[in-house]
Amino acid sequence: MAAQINPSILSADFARLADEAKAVEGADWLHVDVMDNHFVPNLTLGVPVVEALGKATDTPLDCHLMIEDPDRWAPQYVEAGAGSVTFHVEAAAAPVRLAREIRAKGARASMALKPATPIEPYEDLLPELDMLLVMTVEPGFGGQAFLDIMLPKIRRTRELIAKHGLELWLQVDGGVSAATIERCAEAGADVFVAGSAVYGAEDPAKAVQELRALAEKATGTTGLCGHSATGR
Ligand SMILES: O=C(CO)[C@@H](O)[C@H](O)COP(=O)(O)O
Ligand SMILES: [Fe+2]
Repeated sequence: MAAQINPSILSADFARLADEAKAVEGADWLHVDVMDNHFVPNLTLGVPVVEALGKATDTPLDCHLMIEDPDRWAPQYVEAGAGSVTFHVEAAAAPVRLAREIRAKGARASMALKPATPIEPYEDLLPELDMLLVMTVEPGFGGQAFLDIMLPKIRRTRELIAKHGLELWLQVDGGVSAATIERCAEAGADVFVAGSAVYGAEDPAKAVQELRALAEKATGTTGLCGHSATGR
């Protein structure tokens, strides 16, 4: 499928969120980092802001929950209008039940792995998911350096997705830029979160197009991974 670019609102001007969302309207999704100051040492925004953002843009919201107790809170982000909700497996008490609940409420269900969390123990969960997020920095802050030691995990995850014949999107998040996106795409990622590389650019919309072109060039063209861009 075509590479998807999801600008992270974390790197935007929080005093002008609606305008910042509109500034990237050619993007596939708007990535919204929810942090609770417990699961990660940073505090950002919650359900009311997600609800307001959803009204401010036509771009669907990709909510990345870096919070404790996602089993309790994630469904509220679906109700607030998120089209995709990602919970961290390290924080979830019952990931299968949670993924099913997110799907049942009408959003795409996604699970994230911190850099030290391997994919192998979760192979059997993959059919329950619409997207798997491999973090390429420690979660908590934008603007960190890309961890290229995560590339083998991206490759292994793509192999497992292919082994099970799944239509699962593979997202990377953290330090994704013009300097790193091609390596991620070659390793098998097809959804790319970019915060500072988009909002730090003079023209954020142009940065989205440039990142997408680089990712697609790296994989030759669209559809090489053998999966399609079917949404839910
Ligand atoms: O989830 C996170 C950080 O925890 C990310 O979504 C960052 O917001 C990405 O920012 P850049 O690394 O692209 O600047
Ligand atoms: Fe994120």
